[in-house]
Amino acid sequence: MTTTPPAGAGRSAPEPLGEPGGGGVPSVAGVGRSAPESLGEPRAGGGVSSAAGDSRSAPGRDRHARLLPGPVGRRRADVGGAPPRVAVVGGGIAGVAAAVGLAERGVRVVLHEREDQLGGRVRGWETGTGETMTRGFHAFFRQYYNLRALLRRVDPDLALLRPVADYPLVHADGTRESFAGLPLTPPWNVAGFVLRSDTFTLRDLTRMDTRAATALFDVSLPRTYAELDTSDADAFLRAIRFPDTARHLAFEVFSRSFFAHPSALSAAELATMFHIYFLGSSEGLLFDVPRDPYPKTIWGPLRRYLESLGVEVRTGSAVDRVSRHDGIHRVDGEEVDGVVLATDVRGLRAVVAASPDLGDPAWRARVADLRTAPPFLVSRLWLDRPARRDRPPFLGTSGFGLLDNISVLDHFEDEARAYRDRTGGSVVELHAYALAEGADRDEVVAGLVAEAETVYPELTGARVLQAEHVLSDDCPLFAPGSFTARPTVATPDPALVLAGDLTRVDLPVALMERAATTGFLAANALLARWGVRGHDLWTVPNRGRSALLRGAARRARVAARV
Ligand SMILES: Cc1cc2nc3c(=O)[nH]c(=O)nc-3n(C[C@H](O)[C@H](O)[C@H](O)COP(=O)(O)OP(=O)(O)OC[C@H]3O[C@@H](n4cnc5c(N)ncnc54)[C@H](O)[C@@H]3O)c2cc1C
Repeated sequence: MTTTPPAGAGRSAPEPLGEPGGGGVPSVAGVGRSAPESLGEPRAGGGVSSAAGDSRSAPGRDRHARLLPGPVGRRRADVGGAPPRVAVVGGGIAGVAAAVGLAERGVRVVLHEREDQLGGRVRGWETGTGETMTRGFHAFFRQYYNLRALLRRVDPDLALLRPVADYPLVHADGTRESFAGLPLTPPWNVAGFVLRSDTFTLRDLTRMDTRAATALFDVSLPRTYAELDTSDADAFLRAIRFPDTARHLAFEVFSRSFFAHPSALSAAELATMFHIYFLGSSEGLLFDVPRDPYPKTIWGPLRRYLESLGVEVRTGSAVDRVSRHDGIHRVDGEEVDGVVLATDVRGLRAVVAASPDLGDPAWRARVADLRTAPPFLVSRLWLDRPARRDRPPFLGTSGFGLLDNISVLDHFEDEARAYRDRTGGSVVELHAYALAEGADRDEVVAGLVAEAETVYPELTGARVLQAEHVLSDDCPLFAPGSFTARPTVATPDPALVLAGDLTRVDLPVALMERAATTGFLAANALLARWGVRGHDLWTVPNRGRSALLRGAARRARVAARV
């Protein structure tokens, strides 16, 4: 691929694109338990119950999905007196979920977002040529029950999402894996994978330390963190003699999706991820993607929804500090009854450091200790040449110096497809995670492009008509040993709650789903305080699915202690 000055690629009306061919209740501190009440949440097959809610049927295809009832209380906060006022700081998934959860119960909310757009790490913006740049490809898994419930507020049938037909992984040495066509339900999905896999054979299985490996089949939070958090993902996989080829392919792809090398990632986080996406859920490993850029499909509609609920959405509004005197909180000089801090790691550390009246010393130290993962680069390239039509929407890569994945946007996004139809080109996005501190952007881009050309040779020599890059380091690091100290939704101050994917929550949720779940949990915590009913949530089961394997894991734990 060769770069030429940006071309003004005007936008034409998008045409519809066919589906691509190609255990017990958790201890979530500060969150009240309750009797049943249901919100208009997700249901299998695109159904949705009313916002008032009369159904608690499973949110997806997994009958074992776990309901977490919201706190009980009166229906709304704004009957019989002035409603409480809440400042939500941060307008990513977590902050928007919190604002929605509060405003739907009549709370008066001001949502402060530092950037000009909502969405945080899933936001996007117009580039000046008619094309949209976003923070990068995101996979919307079917077990993201609470995120999907948020999206259903503006799109009850989730028509904004389209399924990807496959999600292949390829290693630089040529080995490949694919997740298409596997049974959906554990353990058959694992059996199907092993029987078909080139990188994980039945012989490999017999060589593994199956006793230690049973930990993967009996994930339950927070116990799994207590057992595995001190180990790193790489060491854990070596200890259980996980086959090298599979470790280098599948696990490296997954752990780098947390923006860290496996040696810098907690083994507990890896085991939890394995549970959420594979062993603990029967929603399958395939995912959906938005049909059009995030501002159009997600953030525009959600902003309008928030405003229809009376939320004051202030974008371009960074909050520097939160003051607290005589029990009264002020944000931006305005008195509020509750505060949700739903920022990223740096935002939270900065706000707390500048707000000496918040929390207590131990909590402030836990916030100060939060770390970000190494930098990553997202490069989106508008090319003058198409990618082969059989290229998957998303390909995970491993064993390359830089390249972690390639997506071909015109194979799933309407806006990119319109670009392709207009120009005969393609829109390709390359990601590189866990970069060295201070990595030079242009050097990384050049390296990424060269690697991408070896994977998709038809792009060699293509001219880059427009390029947009995001080099950032705003993802939380889930380092070994960091779980216990991670701040929770509840804080020492009952009027102050946290949300976001940086937050400790003793539930099997990760990344975007952790953001959405903690956002609703933060709203629930404040609603419970005011005696107002909260929102039901769902997660994948918080235990291994097979009684046999759970028993084996328990015996292995006992033996390890002896
Ligand atoms: C390249 C990339 C790919 C990813 N792919 C996936 C994927 O495939 N699947 C998946 O599940 N997850 C994925 N993720 C992770 C996902 O994006 C995050 O888990 C999720 O978006 C976090 O949401 P959040 O609301 O917790 O935080 P954020 O999105 O970071 O939102 C925090 C917001 O707070 C704002 N803020 C900070 N400080 C202040 C302040 N002082 N005042 C006001 N506002 C402030 C920020 O501007 C930001 O908008 C990916 C992330 C990246 C970067």
